[in-house]
Amino acid sequence: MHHNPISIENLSYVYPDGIQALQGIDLQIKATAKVAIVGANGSGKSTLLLHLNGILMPQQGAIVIGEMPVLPCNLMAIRNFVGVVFQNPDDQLFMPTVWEDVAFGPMNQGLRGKDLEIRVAEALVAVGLDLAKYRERPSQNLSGGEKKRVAIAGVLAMQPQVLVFDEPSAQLDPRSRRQLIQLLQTLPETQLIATHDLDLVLDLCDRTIVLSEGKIVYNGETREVLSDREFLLAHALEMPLSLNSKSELR
Ligand SMILES: Nc1ncnc2c1ncn2[C@@H]1O[C@H](COP(=O)(O)OP(=O)(O)OP(=O)(O)O)[C@@H](O)[C@H]1O
Repeated sequence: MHHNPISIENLSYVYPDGIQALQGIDLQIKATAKVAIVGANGSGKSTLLLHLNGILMPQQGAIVIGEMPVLPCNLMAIRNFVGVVFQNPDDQLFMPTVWEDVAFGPMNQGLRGKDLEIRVAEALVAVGLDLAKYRERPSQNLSGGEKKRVAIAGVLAMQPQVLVFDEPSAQLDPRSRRQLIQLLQTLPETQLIATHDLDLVLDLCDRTIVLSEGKIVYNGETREVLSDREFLLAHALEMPLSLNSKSELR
């Protein structure tokens, strides 16, 4: 039987202070899909992402990653399967050099020597960073866009099947943002992208999930939902600029 890389059934989550952050989430993500998760502040995007590699455990409902239920006994395997790129690269980069930052994950997987060298080199190539130029540089001194690339390389180096991004374009200047979109377009892995950048969604994701007050209120074609001004407004979202200007030109 074929398994979707991510399968969520009737997931609900209440924070200890009583806030219901997710309610009755049903979601299937197909292999190689690039799927956006959008929604206003507080709609539950981060809470959903935190469930995908077991930082939060399902209180109610079930999540299956690959063929593995999200349970404490599967956490190691699940974290090798789903790589999360956090919003702030400084949360992810903490080694003295770029090379060591990218090597950290695969070393934890047990890789050493030539295999490790190759893995790190391939990951840096995949994100468009020159190995010789960057390997000895301290990650802390890089630009925001470069840091983001190194953080993505560190995740790619673990060869996950699924990449999860929390606000990938936040804090990037327009050029770095454009380069990031091009980079994500070239990466073949299944991608789940939580973002407020609806123009990025339009450029990158065929499918969009809209969260509102912890529930999925839309799960379908990106273009369809992002051109529905009324629906977006009803869920505290705004039409992406590129669609907006086109509709006004008409
Ligand atoms: N650690 C926490 N403890 C208690 N409540 C929380 C916690 N984290 C989030 N919440 C609440 O859960 C709800 C969902 O928050 P979440 O961070 O998942 O939303 P989000 O869609 O990621 O928002 P944003 O776009 O602002 O990042 C909100 O009402 C939020 O206040």
